[in-house]
Amino acid sequence: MAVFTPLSDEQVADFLERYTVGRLQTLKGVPHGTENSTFFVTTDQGEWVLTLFEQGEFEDLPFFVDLLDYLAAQQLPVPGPVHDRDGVALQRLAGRPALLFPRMPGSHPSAPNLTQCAALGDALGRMHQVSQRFTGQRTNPRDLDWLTRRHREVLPYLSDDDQALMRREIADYADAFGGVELPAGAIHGDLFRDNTLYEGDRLGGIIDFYNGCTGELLFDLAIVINDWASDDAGDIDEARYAAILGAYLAHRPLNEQERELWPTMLRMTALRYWLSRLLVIHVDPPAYDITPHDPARFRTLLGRRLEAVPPNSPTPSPEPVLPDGPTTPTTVPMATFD
Ligand SMILES: Nc1ncnc2c1ncn2[C@@H]1O[C@H](COP(=O)(O)OP(=O)(O)O)[C@@H](O)[C@H]1O
Ligand SMILES: N[C@@H](CCOP(=O)(O)O)C(=O)O
Repeated sequence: MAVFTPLSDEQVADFLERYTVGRLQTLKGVPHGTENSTFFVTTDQGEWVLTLFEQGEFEDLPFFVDLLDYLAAQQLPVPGPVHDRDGVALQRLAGRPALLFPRMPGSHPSAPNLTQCAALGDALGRMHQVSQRFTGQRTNPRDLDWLTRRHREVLPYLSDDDQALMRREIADYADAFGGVELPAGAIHGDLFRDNTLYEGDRLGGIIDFYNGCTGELLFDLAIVINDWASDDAGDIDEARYAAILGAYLAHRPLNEQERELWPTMLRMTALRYWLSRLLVIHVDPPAYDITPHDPARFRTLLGRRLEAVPPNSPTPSPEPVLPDGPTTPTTVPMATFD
């Protein structure tokens, strides 16, 4: 269920008059999605996505518009919001803030192959290269301060061992990251597989920037590795790991501090989702009927990251090393496993 505010054809046809995107042909509510009402809109000039914002920090919407405008202008595969005849992107419709986007092609990869992984690493590396110059500001809503503040609310729902683990981990992160300034810029903040669209091996688009913010670039990269390059047991899938990192590092090598903090950042971003998913279940359940994501997945990942430190301190290799296997080789260098 992801249409919380239904719209009629007439409402949308009138709304489209504000833009130069053609006349409405079809309107369809999108059944996925968890937070906003999303519609696929077809006109005689193309395909679009209309989003009505149902919850969240509405005052942050101008930040998301500016960030997407900026990244789209830098040729990143993101849906730049459509601006109306007066140059305005952020609108109101049915009493909700509304944005219109181009519809990006493709579907979410559940088991990405190595070429798809490399395409993601490449896009993220390019994004982080340019996002350091983005001038907008939004504090990371899921940073260490947030972890520190909110983890206490879920402790009563955890076993003694898990309580101790969560407390110990957060104390470790505070020690490790205290006083450290890592390279920062605009980040996606939630770049899971289901926030990407692929046509075959081609990355058609990165969507759902509503966790977007300004923060440590390494945080974004670690979220990606945990979701994209973990196997069913939660262990690192080394081939995917190498494909993503190799492509990423070709655009943005990590500095020494980032390499040192990499294993800790992988743990911290695993805990970030363990906690956010626990909060959804125990503390802030959604008002509507939706199947919550499983917190145990990220508890497992955290355990695996503690037991098996990832295979390398990521540095770009001087020579391209191509992934083995049946996928089409990419031309990007892989990470070394020193
Ligand atoms: N620009 C886009 N192009 C193509 N599909 C999109 C686009 N934006 C959203 N979608 C589709 O709509 C679904 C819900 O959008 P999303 O922004 O993730 O909503 P929510 O914030 O409610 O989770 C996505 O999973 C995707 O299938
Ligand atoms: N992709 C996340 C959901 C978004 O995180 P949140 O902190 O904004 O709830 C997940 O898989 O849990």
